[in-house]
Amino acid sequence: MAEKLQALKQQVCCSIDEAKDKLHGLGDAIWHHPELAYEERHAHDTLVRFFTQEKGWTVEPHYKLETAFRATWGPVGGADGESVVNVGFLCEYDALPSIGHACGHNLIAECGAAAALGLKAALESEEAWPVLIKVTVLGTPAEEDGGGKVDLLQEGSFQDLDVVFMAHPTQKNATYLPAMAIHSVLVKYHGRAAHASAYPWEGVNALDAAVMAYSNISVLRQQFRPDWRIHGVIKHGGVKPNIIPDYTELEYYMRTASHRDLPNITAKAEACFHAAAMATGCEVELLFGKNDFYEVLRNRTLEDLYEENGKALGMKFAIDGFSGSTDFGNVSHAVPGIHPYFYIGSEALNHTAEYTAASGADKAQFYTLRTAKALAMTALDVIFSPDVLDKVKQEFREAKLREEKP
Ligand SMILES: NCCCC[C@H](NC(=O)CCCN)C(=O)O
Repeated sequence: MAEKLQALKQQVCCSIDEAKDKLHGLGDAIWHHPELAYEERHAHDTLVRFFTQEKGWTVEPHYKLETAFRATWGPVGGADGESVVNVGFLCEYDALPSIGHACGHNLIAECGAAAALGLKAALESEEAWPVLIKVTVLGTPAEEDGGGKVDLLQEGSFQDLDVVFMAHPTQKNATYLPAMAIHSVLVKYHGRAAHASAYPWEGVNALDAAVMAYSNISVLRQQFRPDWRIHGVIKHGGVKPNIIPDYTELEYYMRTASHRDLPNITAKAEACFHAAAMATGCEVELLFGKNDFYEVLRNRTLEDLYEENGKALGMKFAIDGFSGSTDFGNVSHAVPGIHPYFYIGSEALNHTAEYTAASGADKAQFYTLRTAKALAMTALDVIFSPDVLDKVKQEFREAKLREEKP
């Protein structure tokens, strides 16, 4: 049995290596055409074309969202009437404003597609499987803003998946990094314009409100728990020194280790925004982000299998580190899954121009496809032995129960 599984894993690796040029082409096409959240039309079309040209996939463009897609293969193996084991791989492909693919989501898309292709090839190489198997690729837009996965969860798109995989580029390989829960808010101050020299007393200064809000939050931060974060930018601060700004806009992200603390941090931040409005006489409007993201619910069974597979491919794993947030967090509360991180051959930091260059560099290819191999090999572990899937599901149920306790 063990030898057979090993041979299948070998097949995963060979198939991904054989497809490496077209996979590189896929990631490259997305990198060269960075698009913002919910606007990833080129990336969507590129991925839809890719899976349409591959044999055997049923492709649904614009799946529930304009720039989402679903590609499915199977079910194969097993006997009719048996329940299906549906393995999901996720592709992200949105970029950041001004700096392009500075978070390497082009590589996430490539990695998800490569893992799906590798797994399918291994499954095709074998006729008899103990269960019916299906492979699903979901193209999930808008991770950097909005949360396409949360939209798709609400649409029921994850309901039939048994296990779900994706991987995110960063400075090291890690089976897990503590992604934080996040809530975002757009703060708008409305004041009154006036000539800043001739009759400033007629004005109500919306920039003063923005600056006070920024300072209030900075003072508040000192009292935060070590695992809370709050950070913001002034997106609109006025237009000319001699016009008292009648409108300003800030955007803030509030993060906590658990989504249960988001209302707490939010209430404190809101008090800061309202205080600035009261002090300056401005009106304040608070517009909350479309979806809160949850922290990632771990599945150590899957993490351990992934690490074992990664090590067999030569990966070295870090055991700690930091991360931002991800809408995969919400997915992990609905379906067992993993969201490991991978090194791409560069020490550059995410969300910088240097990282954009690193995620488009040829050097990133080896690491991206190695990660895809490890994901597909882990999927094989789950498919190959019903006991493993039972263990994954049992751990998920227990984690949910612990998490739901008051
Ligand atoms: N609504 C804001 C979402 C921000 C998400 C963003 N994600 C990343 O940087 C990807 C890192 C993966 N953990 C963030 O700022 O955390």
